[in-house]
Amino acid sequence: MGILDIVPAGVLTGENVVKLFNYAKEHKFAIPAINVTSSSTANACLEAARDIKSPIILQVSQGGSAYFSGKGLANDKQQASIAGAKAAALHIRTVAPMYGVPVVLHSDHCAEKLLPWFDGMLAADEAYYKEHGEPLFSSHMLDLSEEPKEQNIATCVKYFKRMAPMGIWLEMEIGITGGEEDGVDNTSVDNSRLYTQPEDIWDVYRALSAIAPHFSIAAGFGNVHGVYKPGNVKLQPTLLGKHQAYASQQLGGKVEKPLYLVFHGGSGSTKEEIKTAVESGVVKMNVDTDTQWAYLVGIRDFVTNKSGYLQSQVGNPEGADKPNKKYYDPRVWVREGEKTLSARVKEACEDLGNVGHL
Ligand SMILES: O=C(CO)COP(=O)(O)O
Ligand SMILES: O=C[C@H](O)COP(=O)(O)O
Ligand SMILES: [Zn+2]
Ligand SMILES: [Zn+2]
Repeated sequence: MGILDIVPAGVLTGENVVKLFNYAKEHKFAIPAINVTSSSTANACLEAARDIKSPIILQVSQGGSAYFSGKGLANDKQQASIAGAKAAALHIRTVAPMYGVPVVLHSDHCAEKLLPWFDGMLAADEAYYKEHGEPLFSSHMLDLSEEPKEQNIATCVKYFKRMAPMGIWLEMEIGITGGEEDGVDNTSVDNSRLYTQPEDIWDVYRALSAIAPHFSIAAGFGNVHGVYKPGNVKLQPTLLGKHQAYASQQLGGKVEKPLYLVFHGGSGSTKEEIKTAVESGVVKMNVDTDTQWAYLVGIRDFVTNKSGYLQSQVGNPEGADKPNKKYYDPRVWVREGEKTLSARVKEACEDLGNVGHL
């Protein structure tokens, strides 16, 4: 039985998201979540997923959402980020069914100071729910990991109570992802805070499972946003297995891996680290930096290789009167970035065992 036997193609919500993640858990694979910033990057990810018959997660960060609506817009009240998140969602909802793959539509990290962005997206979910009987987004992430644990959990509980009736999945973070996110610089954070303790995970599980079962936890296991010199990042994905074992034991041992775990900072990880994380019950791995790089590479190579055709509108190595329109049309050079991005998304799917499951 393939995934399309249990959920439809297009954006999934409610029980269908649960079914997808349960399928991934059962079949021991994880789904990459790629940060998208435009229709071009979103389409390239959908194309990759279609080509290798895989479900995919597309996510927008607060900054990515603002970019989606346009960097020229004011964003002092998160208005551009709210509008951009809606625009991304509506674009993806419109085209995803045509690619024939199930899609989880997600919003990435939201720190305390960005809650007005979250509120705006939730209002959009509620409006969409009224009209269509399902929320606009499949899931949202809250990231109060900078705050004291009690405040982190209490804020998640408050929002999850509002999300649960619409069947919206919640991803929360406990323990810190190093590096940088949403303009928050965690590069010099104390190392111990990068490794979440099983007891903390259990506190989250207890509080959220009392509301609904559809939530996931981004736990710190040394993971870091961005790509750095080899050796700088010490990932310990086996810690994730310990979290599963601890939660399982607390629940009386009936379920082997009760947690849905999320791997942030997927870029720059080794194939082995990714494999261990998946074996430990990770169902989602975020990739941004490596796909940003991949998008550039295709464009960079095109501009380098076709340099002689890109110096003026008319005139190239084939003749002084030859027009260059077919080289500088953005559909030509941006497309080259889409191809290399798409290839990197396929690689992430392969690393996670997410190939041919439809
Ligand atoms: O975790 C991420 C987005 O939330 C992505 O991290 P990387 O940029 O390190 O892949
Ligand atoms: O959190 C990390 C993601 O890579 C999003 O990054 P961003 O805030 O630069 O869009
Ligand atoms: Zn964080
Ligand atoms: Zn992240």
